[in-house]
Amino acid sequence: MRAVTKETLRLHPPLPLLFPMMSTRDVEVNGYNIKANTQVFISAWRIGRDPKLYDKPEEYEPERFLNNGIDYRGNDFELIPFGAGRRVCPGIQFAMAVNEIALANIVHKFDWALPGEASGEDLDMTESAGLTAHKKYILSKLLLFHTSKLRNREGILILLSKALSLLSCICLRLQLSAQ
Ligand code: HEM
Repeated sequence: MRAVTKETLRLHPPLPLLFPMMSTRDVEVNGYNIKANTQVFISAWRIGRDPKLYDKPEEYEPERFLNNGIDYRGNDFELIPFGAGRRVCPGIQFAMAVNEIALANIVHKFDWALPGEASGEDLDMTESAGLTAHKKYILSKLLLFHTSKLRNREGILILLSKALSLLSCICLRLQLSAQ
Protein backbone atom coordinates (compact mmCIF):
# COMPACT_ATOMS: atom_id res chain seq x y z
CA MET A 1 0.00 0.00 0.00
CA ARG A 2 2.89 2.38 0.75
CA ALA A 3 4.29 1.70 -2.72
CA VAL A 4 0.87 2.59 -4.14
CA THR A 5 0.79 5.89 -2.26
CA LYS A 6 4.32 6.76 -3.42
CA GLU A 7 3.55 5.90 -7.03
CA THR A 8 0.38 7.99 -6.89
CA LEU A 9 2.21 10.96 -5.41
CA ARG A 10 4.92 10.56 -8.07
CA LEU A 11 2.47 10.71 -10.98
CA HIS A 12 -0.12 13.01 -9.42
CA PRO A 13 1.46 15.38 -6.90
CA PRO A 14 -1.45 17.46 -5.55
CA LEU A 15 0.75 20.60 -5.68
CA PRO A 16 2.46 20.12 -9.06
CA LEU A 17 4.59 23.28 -8.80
CA LEU A 18 5.20 23.18 -5.04
CA PHE A 19 5.22 26.68 -3.53
CA PRO A 20 7.12 29.46 -5.33
CA MET A 21 10.64 30.02 -3.97
CA MET A 22 12.96 33.05 -4.12
CA SER A 23 16.70 32.54 -4.49
CA THR A 24 18.61 34.41 -1.80
CA ARG A 25 21.90 34.52 -3.74
CA ASP A 26 23.32 33.81 -7.19
CA VAL A 27 23.46 30.03 -7.69
CA GLU A 28 24.15 27.54 -10.44
CA VAL A 29 21.84 24.53 -10.63
CA ASN A 30 22.43 21.88 -13.29
CA GLY A 31 24.24 24.38 -15.48
CA TYR A 32 21.58 27.08 -15.12
CA ASN A 33 22.62 30.37 -13.55
CA ILE A 34 19.93 31.69 -11.26
CA LYS A 35 20.33 35.27 -10.05
CA ALA A 36 19.57 36.32 -6.50
CA ASN A 37 15.94 37.34 -5.89
CA THR A 38 14.62 35.25 -8.79
CA GLN A 39 11.28 33.56 -8.29
CA VAL A 40 11.70 29.84 -8.91
CA PHE A 41 9.00 27.23 -9.51
CA ILE A 42 9.96 23.61 -8.97
CA SER A 43 7.81 21.10 -10.82
CA ALA A 44 7.35 18.00 -8.70
CA TRP A 45 5.07 16.78 -11.49
CA ARG A 46 7.82 17.00 -14.13
CA ILE A 47 10.48 15.52 -11.85
CA GLY A 48 8.19 12.56 -11.16
CA ARG A 49 7.90 11.89 -14.90
CA ASP A 50 11.54 12.42 -15.83
CA PRO A 51 12.77 9.45 -17.91
CA LYS A 52 16.29 10.10 -16.57
CA LEU A 53 15.02 9.34 -13.07
CA TYR A 54 12.37 6.69 -13.67
CA ASP A 55 12.11 3.75 -16.00
CA LYS A 56 8.86 3.99 -18.05
CA PRO A 57 7.85 7.14 -16.13
CA GLU A 58 4.33 7.37 -17.60
CA GLU A 59 3.45 3.85 -16.42
CA TYR A 60 1.65 3.30 -13.12
CA GLU A 61 3.95 0.76 -11.45
CA PRO A 62 3.96 0.84 -7.64
CA GLU A 63 6.43 -2.08 -7.68
CA ARG A 64 9.19 0.36 -8.61
CA PHE A 65 9.16 1.49 -4.97
CA LEU A 66 9.24 -1.98 -3.42
CA ASN A 67 12.96 -2.60 -3.57
CA ASN A 68 14.42 0.82 -2.98
CA GLY A 69 14.42 3.22 -0.08
CA ILE A 70 13.07 6.22 -2.03
CA ASP A 71 10.75 8.19 0.21
CA TYR A 72 8.72 11.41 -0.02
CA ARG A 73 10.08 13.10 3.12
CA GLY A 74 12.36 15.48 1.23
CA ASN A 75 15.63 13.55 1.20
CA ASP A 76 15.16 11.88 -2.18
CA PHE A 77 14.88 14.62 -4.77
CA GLU A 78 13.32 12.35 -7.39
CA LEU A 79 10.16 12.20 -5.26
CA ILE A 80 9.22 15.54 -3.70
CA PRO A 81 5.39 15.83 -3.59
CA PHE A 82 5.79 17.51 -0.17
CA GLY A 83 8.75 19.68 -1.20
CA ALA A 84 12.15 19.51 0.48
CA GLY A 85 14.48 21.59 2.60
CA ARG A 86 13.48 23.93 5.38
CA ARG A 87 10.08 24.76 3.83
CA VAL A 88 9.16 21.10 3.42
CA CYS A 89 5.50 20.38 4.21
CA PRO A 90 5.12 20.02 7.98
CA GLY A 91 1.87 18.07 7.47
CA ILE A 92 3.50 14.97 5.90
CA GLN A 93 2.94 12.68 8.88
CA PHE A 94 -0.64 13.78 9.32
CA ALA A 95 -1.50 13.66 5.62
CA MET A 96 -0.02 10.21 5.12
CA ALA A 97 -1.60 8.81 8.28
CA VAL A 98 -5.01 10.01 7.10
CA ASN A 99 -4.41 8.63 3.59
CA GLU A 100 -3.18 5.27 4.82
CA ILE A 101 -6.00 4.74 7.34
CA ALA A 102 -8.65 5.67 4.79
CA LEU A 103 -7.09 3.58 2.02
CA ALA A 104 -6.55 0.55 4.27
CA ASN A 105 -10.20 0.74 5.31
CA ILE A 106 -11.70 0.96 1.86
CA VAL A 107 -9.47 -1.85 0.60
CA HIS A 108 -10.21 -4.03 3.62
CA LYS A 109 -13.96 -3.49 3.74
CA PHE A 110 -14.92 -3.61 0.07
CA ASP A 111 -14.21 -5.68 -3.00
CA TRP A 112 -13.85 -3.22 -5.82
CA ALA A 113 -14.59 -3.79 -9.48
CA LEU A 114 -15.17 -1.69 -12.54
CA PRO A 115 -18.65 -1.77 -14.05
CA GLY A 116 -19.39 -4.10 -16.95
CA GLU A 117 -16.39 -5.16 -18.97
CA ALA A 118 -14.43 -1.97 -18.25
CA SER A 119 -10.73 -2.35 -17.53
CA GLY A 120 -8.25 -0.08 -15.80
CA GLU A 121 -7.26 1.46 -19.15
CA ASP A 122 -10.84 2.70 -19.62
CA LEU A 123 -10.55 5.02 -16.65
CA ASP A 124 -10.15 8.64 -17.62
CA MET A 125 -7.10 9.88 -15.73
CA THR A 126 -7.25 13.38 -17.23
CA GLU A 127 -6.01 15.92 -14.74
CA SER A 128 -7.08 19.47 -14.20
CA ALA A 129 -4.34 21.72 -12.90
CA GLY A 130 -4.51 25.06 -11.17
CA LEU A 131 -2.97 25.76 -7.80
CA THR A 132 -3.67 22.11 -7.07
CA ALA A 133 -3.93 19.17 -9.47
CA HIS A 134 -6.94 16.92 -9.29
CA LYS A 135 -8.75 14.44 -11.47
CA LYS A 136 -10.98 16.22 -13.96
CA TYR A 137 -13.81 13.70 -13.75
CA ILE A 138 -13.18 12.13 -10.37
CA LEU A 139 -16.65 12.39 -8.86
CA SER A 140 -18.68 11.36 -11.88
CA LYS A 141 -16.41 8.37 -12.53
CA LEU A 142 -16.32 7.28 -8.92
CA LEU A 143 -20.10 7.18 -8.86
CA LEU A 144 -19.95 4.57 -11.60
CA PHE A 145 -17.95 2.18 -9.47
CA HIS A 146 -19.79 -0.48 -7.60
CA THR A 147 -18.63 -2.93 -4.98
CA SER A 148 -18.61 -6.52 -6.09
CA LYS A 149 -15.86 -8.96 -6.98
CA LEU A 150 -12.39 -7.62 -7.54
CA ARG A 151 -11.83 -8.01 -11.27
CA ASN A 152 -8.26 -7.07 -11.93
CA ARG A 153 -5.27 -5.77 -10.13
CA GLU A 154 -4.73 -2.87 -12.49
CA GLY A 155 -8.24 -1.55 -11.99
CA ILE A 156 -7.90 -1.55 -8.22
CA LEU A 157 -4.51 0.18 -8.35
CA ILE A 158 -5.84 2.95 -10.54
CA LEU A 159 -8.91 3.26 -8.37
CA LEU A 160 -6.68 3.52 -5.32
CA SER A 161 -4.72 6.24 -7.01
CA LYS A 162 -7.94 8.16 -7.59
CA ALA A 163 -9.02 7.70 -3.99
CA LEU A 164 -5.62 8.82 -2.73
CA SER A 165 -5.66 11.82 -4.98
CA LEU A 166 -9.11 12.75 -3.72
CA LEU A 167 -8.00 12.38 -0.11
CA SER A 168 -4.94 14.49 -0.78
CA CYS A 169 -7.05 17.21 -2.34
CA ILE A 170 -9.40 17.15 0.64
CA CYS A 171 -6.47 17.51 3.07
CA LEU A 172 -5.02 20.33 1.05
CA ARG A 173 -8.33 22.16 0.75
CA LEU A 174 -8.93 21.89 4.48
CA GLN A 175 -5.47 23.30 4.97
CA LEU A 176 -6.06 26.20 2.56
CA SER A 177 -9.45 27.10 4.01
CA ALA A 178 -7.95 27.05 7.51
CA GLN A 179 -5.35 29.66 6.57
C1 HEM B 1 -1.16 14.86 0.62
C2 HEM B 1 -1.34 16.01 1.25
C3 HEM B 1 -0.35 17.16 1.20
C4 HEM B 1 0.55 17.49 0.22
C5 HEM B 1 0.81 16.78 -1.11
C6 HEM B 1 1.25 18.67 0.66
C7 HEM B 1 2.23 19.30 -0.06
C8 HEM B 1 2.89 20.44 0.35
C9 HEM B 1 3.91 21.12 -0.42
C10 HEM B 1 4.42 20.68 -1.79
C11 HEM B 1 4.30 22.19 0.28
C12 HEM B 1 5.37 23.22 -0.17
C13 HEM B 1 6.75 22.68 0.20
C14 HEM B 1 7.84 23.29 -0.64
O1 HEM B 1 7.56 24.09 -1.54
O2 HEM B 1 9.03 22.94 -0.41
C15 HEM B 1 3.55 22.21 1.51
C16 HEM B 1 3.70 23.18 2.47
C17 HEM B 1 2.95 23.19 3.62
N1 HEM B 1 2.04 22.23 4.04
FE1 HEM B 1 1.48 20.58 3.03
N2 HEM B 1 0.78 19.03 1.90
C18 HEM B 1 -0.19 18.13 2.27
C19 HEM B 1 -0.89 18.12 3.44
C20 HEM B 1 -0.71 19.02 4.46
C21 HEM B 1 -1.41 18.97 5.72
C22 HEM B 1 -2.42 17.89 6.10
C23 HEM B 1 -0.99 20.04 6.43
C24 HEM B 1 -1.37 20.51 7.81
C25 HEM B 1 -1.88 19.71 8.73
C26 HEM B 1 -0.01 20.77 5.64
C27 HEM B 1 0.61 21.92 6.02
C28 HEM B 1 1.54 22.62 5.24
C29 HEM B 1 2.13 23.91 5.62
C30 HEM B 1 1.83 24.73 6.88
C31 HEM B 1 3.03 24.27 4.61
C32 HEM B 1 3.91 25.52 4.52
C33 HEM B 1 5.28 25.21 5.10
C34 HEM B 1 6.25 26.40 4.97
O3 HEM B 1 6.14 27.15 4.01
O4 HEM B 1 7.13 26.52 5.81
N3 HEM B 1 0.13 20.11 4.45
N4 HEM B 1 2.71 21.14 1.52
